[in-house]
Order: sequence, then C-alpha cells, then structure tokens
Amino acid sequence: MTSSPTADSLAATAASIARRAGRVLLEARAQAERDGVTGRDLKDLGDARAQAAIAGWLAAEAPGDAVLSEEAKDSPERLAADRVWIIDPLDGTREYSEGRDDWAVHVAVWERGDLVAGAVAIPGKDLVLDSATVVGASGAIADPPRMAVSRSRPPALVEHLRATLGLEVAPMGSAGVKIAAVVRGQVDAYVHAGGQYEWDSAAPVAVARAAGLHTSRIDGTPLTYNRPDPYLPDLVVCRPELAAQILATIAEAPSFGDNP
Ligand SMILES: Nc1ncnc2c1ncn2[C@@H]1O[C@H](COP(=O)(O)O)[C@@H](OP(=O)(O)O)[C@H]1O
Ligand SMILES: [Mg+2]
Repeated sequence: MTSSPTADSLAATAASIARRAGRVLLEARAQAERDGVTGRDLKDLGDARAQAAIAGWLAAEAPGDAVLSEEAKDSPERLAADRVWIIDPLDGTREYSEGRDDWAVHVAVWERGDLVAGAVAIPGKDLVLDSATVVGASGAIADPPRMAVSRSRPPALVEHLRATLGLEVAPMGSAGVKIAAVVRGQVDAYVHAGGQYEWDSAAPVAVARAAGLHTSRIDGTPLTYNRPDPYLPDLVVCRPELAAQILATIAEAPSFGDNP
C-alpha cells in the first residue's frame, strides 16, 4: 500500500509545477514578441500553453487525482474525489499580455473538505511562494494601512472601504499577486467583490492561511472550495489585526451591486 502524500510534499509538488509553468509562460511570451503575437492571441497562447504543461505534469506526478482548472472542461467526478488540484494556469492574463510582471500561476490542493496546500508563482518577479515554506510578514501595519485592489475592475465596495477607513489603495493585476503582496507585507489587505472563481483564490488563500493571515468571504464566512459551482465572487485577505474593522465596515456598507 502506498502512503498518502503529506501536506508538505503536496506543497513542494505544487511549487515545482507552478515554477515550471512560469518558465513556459515567460518563454511563450518571449517567442510571441518575436513573432508579433499580441493582445487576445497572446492571452490565449499563454492560457493554452500553461494549461497543457500543467495537465501533463499532474497526469504524471499526481495520477488519479481530480483537477479543477480555469482552462479545462469541468467534470462532476471531482465532487466525489478525495483530492482535487485547483489550478489557474495564468492569473492576470490581461497583465501578461501587456508585458507586465503582475501575473501568476496558481496550484492548490484540496483534500476531503479543505485546502491543504498551495503555491503561487510570480515568474516576472522570479518568486514562488508555497504553503509549506512561507513566512508571513511580521512588521508593523502601515499608517494608513494599504489595500491591494484590482487595477482593471476595482469593485465599488473597495472605494467605500478606502473612503471610510482612510486606506491607501494599491492597484495591481492578478489575485495571486495581490495576496502575495499581503503575505510579503507590501500591502496590508486585499478585498475583492463582484466576481471571481475558485481557481482565482484557492492557491493564494492556501499560502495566506499558512502565513497566518485572515482569509474569508466579505460577510466573514469561510472560503470553501471544490463546490459544485466554482463561482466564488468575493474575499478578504488581510493582516489579522485589520479583519474585524474591515468586515464591520463592509457589513455596514450600502449595497453596491458587487457586494451582496
Ligand atoms: N468581476 C469579475 N468577474 C469574474 N472574474 C473576475 C472579476 N474580477 C476579477 N476577476 C478575475 O480575478 C482574477 C484577478 O483579477 P484582477 O487582476 O482584476 O484583480 C482574474 O483572473 P484571470 O486573469 O485568471 O482571468 C480576473 O478574471
Ligand atoms: Mg484567474
């Protein structure tokens, strides 16, 4: 009988796959530049190359495990599986296609009810964070606290938080990049509302939890994964000291359409 992999070994596999996919994406973009491939075509190329590479590695390195990926057809089999890899092969596709470095590869592992491991690669910054080795930020929270927000689709709710709590806003692409910025102490919070899917947050949330950060829906309930419908439209990831204040401000906020 083979023993089940530990959370640490799953995190190491996730980190290795995320790092390798990052290399594939950097090479694909460099080649696309030489070939004059831009815009939508470059987005599609990146998504497809990273998806194909990751699917091949998972088939070889995690045979028999189920997969939920942004770029693959979903299958109900994952709902009965003990272990599911939740993948966003290229998070921040827009930023990738614009030649920026705020995009990421997300590889998470869910087992029997919850996330057990995750890795986020940010290839443009030569960075890989994983849940087994991450060390959370321990410095003081900035005054005023800084909040990462979507640079292309900032929800109305975050403007309300900014105005009410006097936060400094830091726009950047990719949920993984924003959560990594909280983990590394470059910002103190990330709030999103109005739309997202499990693959956008699973891996970075696994890393954030391992780093001791607060993670929840904007109503304060837990983020749960591998549900039948992977739509998971909002989240708060922040230094634990800020969670009560941010959640109370959201609870008292008027409805903007992007918060329930
Ligand atoms: N309102 C919305 N509806 C659906 N997905 C959204 C969304 N806002 C952000 N996302 C997704 O969340 C990820 C991070 O977004 P942002 O960079 O704006 O913060 C992106 O993933 P992808 O790049 O994998 O598509 C983006 O598509
Ligand atoms: Mg994404």
